[in-house]
Amino acid sequence: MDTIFALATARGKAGVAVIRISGPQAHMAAARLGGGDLPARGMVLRVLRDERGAALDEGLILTFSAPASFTGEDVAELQVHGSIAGVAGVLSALGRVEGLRQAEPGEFTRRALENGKLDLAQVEGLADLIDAETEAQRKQAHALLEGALGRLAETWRRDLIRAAALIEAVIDFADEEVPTDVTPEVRALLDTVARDLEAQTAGVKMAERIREGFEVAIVGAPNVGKSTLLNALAGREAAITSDYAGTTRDVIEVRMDLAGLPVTLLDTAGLRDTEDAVEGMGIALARKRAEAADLRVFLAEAGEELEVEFRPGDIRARPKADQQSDPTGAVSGLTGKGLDWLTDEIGRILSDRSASAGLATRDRHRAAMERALASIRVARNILESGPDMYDIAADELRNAIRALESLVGRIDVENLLDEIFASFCLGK
Ligand SMILES: Nc1nc2c(c(=O)[nH]1)N(C=O)[C@@H](CNc1ccc(C(=O)N[C@@H](CCC(=O)O)C(=O)O)cc1)CN2
Ligand SMILES: Nc1nc2c(ncn2[C@@H]2O[C@H](COP(=O)(O)OP(=O)(O)OP(=O)(O)O)[C@@H](O)[C@H]2O)c(=O)[nH]1
Ligand SMILES: [Mg+2]
Repeated sequence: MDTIFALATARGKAGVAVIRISGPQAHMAAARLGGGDLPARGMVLRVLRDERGAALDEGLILTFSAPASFTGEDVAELQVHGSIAGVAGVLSALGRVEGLRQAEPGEFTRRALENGKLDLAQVEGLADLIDAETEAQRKQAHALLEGALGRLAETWRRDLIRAAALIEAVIDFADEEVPTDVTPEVRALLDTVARDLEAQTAGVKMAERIREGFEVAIVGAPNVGKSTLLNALAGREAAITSDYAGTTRDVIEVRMDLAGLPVTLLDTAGLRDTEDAVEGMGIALARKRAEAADLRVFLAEAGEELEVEFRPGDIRARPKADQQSDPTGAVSGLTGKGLDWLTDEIGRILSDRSASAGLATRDRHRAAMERALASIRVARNILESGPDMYDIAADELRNAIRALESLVGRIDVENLLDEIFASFCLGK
């Protein structure tokens, strides 16, 4: 097994930088730079030197011994000053130690997976945690990293193994008097697992929204103040505004943290009939993006009709609150009036919806759970038609068990790994 190393912290100037080394030669390499023996597990402060004895930096050396480390291998960490030249010097000295090579992106985590330190769902949770920008994303990623989905899959798997064993016992006793009727217990086991799987499958869509972000589109007639509102919510001049009706043509996207939820706010072209071909293209795009968004904010008067459908859960805010004789339900990007109400309202609606998010967060999870569910349903039907086809029911349950094993990466995932780890940072 190669010994790998990489900078684990972000590149560039920083207070401290962490260089991670993992593999059989990790302690030897760290001891080589750190000038002498290291504890099997612990931390020491050392001057780090290159092979000619020239000082590179002073740093802390952490050692972990296999299997009690993040990767499950021997690990050493060099915690050095976060200097661009200092880090480059240490990395190049490590590169000259025989048996060491630079790690590929995600390679430390891949080793943790291979050594059984993390299951595949936890690896996905770790990737999500590193990508998390908002509180909701952090919580969701943490639940996955902490192993919640794997534990759930394990309880389903145990129940299905028991159900399959009960059915197989009936098959084995086919010619004899069957001691007890197992169908009530099998039925109960399958129904419980199926119910859980249905709930988790239904929650994937919302969990995906949390992971990827919600789209909220601002729509309305030209000149009502959509772009001004977007800028006010974003806290910067993301879009051009002017008193010329038809200023915005492209869709302007601003990513923000709204009440802990990841939201991409879309500013769109004002909706009206127009002779102007370019404005018309902008309006067509506005309608398309608004229809596809998770939520629409109609900057429009009560009862005002627009060429985009107002759906249940959408928000209506009346424009230019400062110019309204009755400012009820009105907002103003110019004066800031009503902005707290609007952001609270968006946050409330999206939080309500995200409450249905489950532990499963990806299409891959949904596909595996749906495969398991389909097999369980077939087995469940066979159960009602008598023992003649119990061997098929048992086969279906084994398929369901395999689908759950692929969920956590016990089987069938070799071809997925390259894709999953390609999105990892170097040093993770
Ligand atoms: N400096 C440093 N900080 C870090 C990490 C790291 O690798 N290095 N982590 C990396 O992502 C995270 C912490 N995750 C870790 C997970 C497991 C082990 C570990 O050594 N596990 C052993 C021993 C457990 C124990 O002593 O209780 C084990 O699981 O057997 C270390 C870090 C975040 N902070
Ligand atoms: N009094 C007042 N004027 C506003 C308010 N919001 C925007 N305006 C002004 O109204 C004009 C149009 O604002 P925009 O934000 O460009 O309007 P828009 O809805 O994006 O317009 P289009 O991009 O053309 O569809 C500008 O002159 C703004 O300064 C407001 O709340 N009160
Ligand atoms: Mg505009």
